[in-house]
Amino acid sequence: MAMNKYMHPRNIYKSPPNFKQLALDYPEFREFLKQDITGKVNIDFQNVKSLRALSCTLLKNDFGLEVEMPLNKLIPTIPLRLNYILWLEDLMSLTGKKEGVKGIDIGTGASCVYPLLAAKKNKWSMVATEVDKESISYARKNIERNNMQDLIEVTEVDKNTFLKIIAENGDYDFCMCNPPFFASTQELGSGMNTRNLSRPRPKNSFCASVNEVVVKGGEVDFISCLINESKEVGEAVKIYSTMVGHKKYLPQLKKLLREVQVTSFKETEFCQGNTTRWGLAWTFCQSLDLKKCPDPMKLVERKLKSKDPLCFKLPVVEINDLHFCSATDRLLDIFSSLQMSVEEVTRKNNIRRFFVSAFSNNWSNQRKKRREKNRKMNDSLDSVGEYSGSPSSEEHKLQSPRREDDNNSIDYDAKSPGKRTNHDHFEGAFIKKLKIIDNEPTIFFKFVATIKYDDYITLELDSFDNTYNRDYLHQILQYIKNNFQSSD
Ligand SMILES: C[S@@+](CC[C@H](N)C(=O)[O-])C[C@H]1O[C@@H](n2cnc3c(N)ncnc32)[C@H](O)[C@@H]1O
Repeated sequence: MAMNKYMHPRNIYKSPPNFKQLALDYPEFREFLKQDITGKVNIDFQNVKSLRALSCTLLKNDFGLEVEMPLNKLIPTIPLRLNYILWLEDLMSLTGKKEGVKGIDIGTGASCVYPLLAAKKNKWSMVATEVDKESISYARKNIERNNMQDLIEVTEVDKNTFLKIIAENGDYDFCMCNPPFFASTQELGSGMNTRNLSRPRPKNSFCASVNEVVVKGGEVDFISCLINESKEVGEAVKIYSTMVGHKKYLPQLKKLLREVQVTSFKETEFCQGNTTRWGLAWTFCQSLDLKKCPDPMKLVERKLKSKDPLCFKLPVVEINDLHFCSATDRLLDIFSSLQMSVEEVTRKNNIRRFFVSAFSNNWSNQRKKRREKNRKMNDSLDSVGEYSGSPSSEEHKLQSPRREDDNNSIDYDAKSPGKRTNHDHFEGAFIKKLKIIDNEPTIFFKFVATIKYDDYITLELDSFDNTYNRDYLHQILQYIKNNFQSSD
């Protein structure tokens, strides 16, 4: 989940779900897990059934919700859906209303995921609209399955209606919408089957029916109609909101908001995995200033500042494509020599990003480790010598570590004795013990390595999520600095 650090600060999925534990607790989920050669347990993101199993299991485990999702309809990604609900919570805090909150979900889908989350998490009562009969039937069953008929009601609407018919008879605190994003199947296809081969393949399988994601005029027309209707509905809904799938449409949507004279509006970003969506909210209430809503992204960015990535300008002869490629290869060799596993997550002309997993601390104290190994080797040779005579000095020389290696090794004893902690040793030893018991590698430390090429060729090392260990990042970077120019 590349962008997890940019998730809403209250999103429980900032730390990736523990698939192993979920497999133990939910046998129906277990069958969708697979283990790679490093022992890492994951699900097949290309398989729709696996994605459905993951979404259903997270809803059950984290929210106590039982949800049935047909395979021919959209399978909601729960961390992304939760980001939207959390943002609505932030927006609602501006109204000061804590109880009896009423919302509308436009286009609820078969899962009815937003109303179920909103009702379960916050006891908000929700009216869910939908045009698709099959989805309506599933949505109603999902509400019954969770005994939420008191809080959620599904209403069938005409496809040319957005919220007028619902909202003009009531008084609502908010409305939300995840609109169909695409104007045509071709547009949908171009997003899925990119012709740019340098882009990584989408990690997730695509699972939705065309009607759910394609609409005449695409999301921009859909949201424009919603904005125009909201003008007519006015203050009957306090805060209007929608998700926006493509950033390029934000300027024209914001222009329309100004034209219909909203009193204030606010935008945000929803990040999950490699996916970013945008949120747009507006109001006609004079008493509300949506600009005052705390921006989750700003909060996250502020927190991250003290933890900016570590940067290193790579010593290359020239700044060009060829040296960018060979620098990347050299870096991958170094990771491989440290027995780290590498997963490429971004590949563009001038940027490549990798998730790197280390299974033990192989990067620090190289010199000390070699000295110890050497001492052990000498001890054993000495003892062999008691029976068969000492090895010749020539043999000794051959078995001694090569001196030039030392130039490439990092010596924390000499350079920064205070940096290495007992904790490091203990953690390493503990992991090793676990590895023996489980007989499978356990990730000791995971980080993100980004190699960029603009005026310079630069390496950035960053923590993966909140398992932040700045010391390890510094040590790994130092190891890379020491070894980058060596081709051993
Ligand atoms: C992208 S899906 C979102 C489904 C669900 N809310 C989710 O986030 O997983 C859009 C949904 O809007 C529905 N829809 C399309 N036009 C609509 C309209 N005018 N009113 C209500 N729902 C509509 C589609 O049938 C589809 O289920």
